[in-house]
Amino acid sequence: MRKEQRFVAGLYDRVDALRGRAESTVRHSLGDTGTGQQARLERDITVHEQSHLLAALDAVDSGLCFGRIDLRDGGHHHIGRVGVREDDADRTPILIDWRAPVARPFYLATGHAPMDLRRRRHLATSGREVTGLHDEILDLDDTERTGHEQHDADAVLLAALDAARTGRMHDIVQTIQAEQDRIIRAPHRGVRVVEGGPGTGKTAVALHRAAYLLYEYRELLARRAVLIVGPNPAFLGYIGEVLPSLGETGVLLSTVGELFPGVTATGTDTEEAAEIKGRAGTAEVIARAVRDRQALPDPVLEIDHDGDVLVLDRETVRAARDKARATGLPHNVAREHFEGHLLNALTDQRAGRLGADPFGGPNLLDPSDVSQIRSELDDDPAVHDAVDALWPSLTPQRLVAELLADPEGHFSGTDAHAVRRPPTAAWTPADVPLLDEAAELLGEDDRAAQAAAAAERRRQVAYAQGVLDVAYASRTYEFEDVDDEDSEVLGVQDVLDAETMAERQEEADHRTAAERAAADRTWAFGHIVVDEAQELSPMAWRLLMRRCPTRSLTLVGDPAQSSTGTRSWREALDPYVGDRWEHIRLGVNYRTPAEIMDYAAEERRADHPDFEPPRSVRSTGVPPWERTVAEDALPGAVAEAVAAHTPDDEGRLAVVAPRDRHAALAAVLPEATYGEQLDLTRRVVLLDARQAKGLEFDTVLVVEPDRFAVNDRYVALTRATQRLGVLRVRG
Ligand SMILES: Nc1ncnc2c1ncn2[C@@H]1O[C@H](COP(=O)(O)OP(=O)(O)OP(=O)(O)O)[C@@H](O)[C@H]1O
Repeated sequence: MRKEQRFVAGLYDRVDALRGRAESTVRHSLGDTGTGQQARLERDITVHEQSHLLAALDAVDSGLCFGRIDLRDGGHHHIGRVGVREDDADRTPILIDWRAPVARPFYLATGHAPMDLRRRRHLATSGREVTGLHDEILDLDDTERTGHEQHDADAVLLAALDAARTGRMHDIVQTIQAEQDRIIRAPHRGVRVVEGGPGTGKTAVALHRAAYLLYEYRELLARRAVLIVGPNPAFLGYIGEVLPSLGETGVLLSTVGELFPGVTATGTDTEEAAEIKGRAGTAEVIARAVRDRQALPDPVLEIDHDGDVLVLDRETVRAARDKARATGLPHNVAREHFEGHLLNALTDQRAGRLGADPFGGPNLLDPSDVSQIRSELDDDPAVHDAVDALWPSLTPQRLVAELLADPEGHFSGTDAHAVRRPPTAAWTPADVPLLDEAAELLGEDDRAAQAAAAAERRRQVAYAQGVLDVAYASRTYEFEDVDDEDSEVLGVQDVLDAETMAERQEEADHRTAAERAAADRTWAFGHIVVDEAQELSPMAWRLLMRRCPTRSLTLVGDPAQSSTGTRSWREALDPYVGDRWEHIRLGVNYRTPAEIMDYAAEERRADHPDFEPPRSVRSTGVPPWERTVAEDALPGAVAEAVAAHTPDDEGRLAVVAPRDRHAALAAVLPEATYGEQLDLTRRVVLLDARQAKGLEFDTVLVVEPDRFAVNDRYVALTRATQRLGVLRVRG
């Protein structure tokens, strides 16, 4: 133990030195008063990079080193959350990153397949102090003993599973199991579906896989970023600390409802409306709504132009519309073509009248007259009003808001009734895939944005030229005693021209790829991980697939926990990858003790007689309890049960109850958090079965489980790590 303590102390000394160096670089850079453009740029980049390094060092500080492997050849490696190297010429590794190939035997070696290991050691630490060692002998011929050998190989795992919950998910880097390791380290290309029952570590695997991919494909993924999609913001808060604790920040955590920049989905849909909006057929509804906006006059549209009345009839407009549609361009971009064809038609009409030969000969106007007529028409607001009426510029927000405010004719009768809502209603998460679909079909008429970008670039080049001029002037000043002409000292203007300098300024976007991705609807992610993937609607799949053109995806989920009716993976994925995806199953439940899992499985068998649950890795000897009370005694009974089990200092308790019970229960549970903004770090949480998805608590009290749909009930009954109580209402 003393030896390990010495090692760990030395390791933290090294990390402190790295931290000290980064801090002093930041301090030095911030104090740097250089005012040149280039100096400012370099200073910003340095501060940004070093601040990131400092944040990463702080985040991995706790439990930095957690393992060691001793090799048959006498060598050994310490394994940690990140890699740390000596400050020598060879940059000798002193701590091996858990993701490095060298660390892999730590997770995979067994007595049968020792992978050249003699021993595997787990280190328990508290802050910087080593508090325990746990050794496993892997080479049975090895007779050397350390005194820390333990017979129960799973002791470290079981201790982690038994620990009190905190309301925040922790990483599992010390105890990743072999079946999990294989998924975590699978190559990044392709689509992998990881399916497993409750508590089989799907979320844990998904997060560690993201960390692994960022390590293994650092260059690609630092540029393109990784997206992790979860079912709701509370869940994202629950998992949000795992990747930072592994030193990774290049990840965007988001719900589907947050993936349309500029739209905050604060509204809620009825279940029926959300289901209708999510159907694959809704994509066609949106496409038709766009086509409907490409109108024909009824029967004609008259335009007063310079004392003349020009007439657009249906045939003329139809011809312009057909040609614009034939470009295959999105609506707002094709509008320019439509406008061009209409202008041609109007020009022909006007030129025909102005240049008509009274004696029936050919038109008297020459090409320059015709072109003059065209440009006069182009300048006439009445012509533009006509184009607007027939082919309006549309934003996705306008199109979808108007569609939902007036859905008849787009959706069938009952569906239209279900989705109808006022045009000013708040956006809902189920609207976001519709907005995204609309944005794809409408495209952006980015001429204005491009003109603004060109103007900005001219401004930057002019500014950079100014900087160079100043630099040139100050050069003679700074190097006044040097013979200028023969000088070998290069000035900034010798190596940079204004154009290049402006470019560098443009590149000085200090946001991480994940931050830039969050602000860009069309961002193509390097990899997407979807948790609770069984919940995605066909429309949500369309949105996500657009964000991942390389189809590099890890999808984790459990159809038995789906709230939205079970569609098969095949059905969901077929439109995008056919059958080119890998299906991997996880079969061991690390969360729920056997007693609780048996109870939950039995409940489920009432609807699915052949149901087989995952195998629980531990049992507690504490069976679930049930109580049935009278309707008016329910709040009191819940309060009593909560009081009996509320943890004193550590651990969390959840009451999972139907929504319509929440107000009455919250009144008797003053310490509980409930509602849309759950604070999962509170000791008592009141929520419904859907909100509970993916979460876990030491004690769970399920109220009126029979009122939940079968899959939701299964979710509710499988959230506990220690104790489950069930309260029913008589009658
Ligand atoms: N190898 C492991 N070592 C330690 N803890 C583990 C390991 N694998 C899973 N766990 C723990 O088991 C619990 C359940 O894991 P997780 O939430 O990832 O399961 P899940 O399959 O996503 O469950 P659900 O489908 O119910 O959401 C978590 O507390 C997780 O940290």
